[in-house]
Amino acid sequence: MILDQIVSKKYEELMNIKAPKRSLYDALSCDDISIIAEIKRASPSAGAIAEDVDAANRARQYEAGGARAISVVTERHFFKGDLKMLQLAKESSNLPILRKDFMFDELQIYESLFAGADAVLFIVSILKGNKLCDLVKLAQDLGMETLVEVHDEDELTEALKSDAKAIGFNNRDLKTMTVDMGRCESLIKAFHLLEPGSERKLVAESGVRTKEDVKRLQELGFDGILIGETLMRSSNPTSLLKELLGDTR
Ligand SMILES: O=P(O)(O)OC[C@@H](O)[C@@H](O)c1c[nH]c2ccccc12
Repeated sequence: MILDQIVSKKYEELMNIKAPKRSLYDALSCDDISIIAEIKRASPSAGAIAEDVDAANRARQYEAGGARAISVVTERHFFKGDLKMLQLAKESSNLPILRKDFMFDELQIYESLFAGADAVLFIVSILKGNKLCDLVKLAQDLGMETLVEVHDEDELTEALKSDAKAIGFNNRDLKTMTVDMGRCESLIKAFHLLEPGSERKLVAESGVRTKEDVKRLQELGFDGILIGETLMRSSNPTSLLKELLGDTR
């Protein structure tokens, strides 16, 4: 498609001017566990969390605390987010930026690229059939990386049909909104059976509160952990991140 060619050319131009590519995959390839720190104003499960958050400052605080990537929830309706937050986080930090939204259309991928996203999230439960594979491919052709989120083994099987370099296991049940850390445990076992010796990186998502949680997920073999609410409720996320990472480095 000609539009893809124009946009990826534009991307190359942009990348030549800007600093080297920020890679989520590299951020997840360290020897110890990496935290992807999330900026979000609100959520369906918690309601308002920090509606007046200064995304630029948060991004700097997360980087200072040792986060290796930043996730920005840009979804408007349930999470009160916008793309401006993503742009601010990108400008004020050196970390790779993951865009989190309900992504189901090609246009959203182009929009993410132009807003400065280094990676985009896809949620298997809202993407039917070949759509997931097509969107993952488009994002990767345009130079972005992808994280594909699953909640159960059926969704995991779907995710593995795509070329995504990272898979996220969400501990939150989207119907009841409750969090069960046991989900990550059983899904990581299933993953190793389905794809032994895989090169993909694995991320545990949602409900992480304590350094014991971090340690446990590291022991289970996760490359990264995505932490939102716990960090957003803190007035000093830099020291909280250092504390959460304390026993792992
Ligand atoms: O705030 P928590 O419990 O740390 O969770 C973070 C993250 O996993 C969660 O925000 C999330 C997971 N998948 C999503 C998809 C869209 C928006 C948000 C999300």
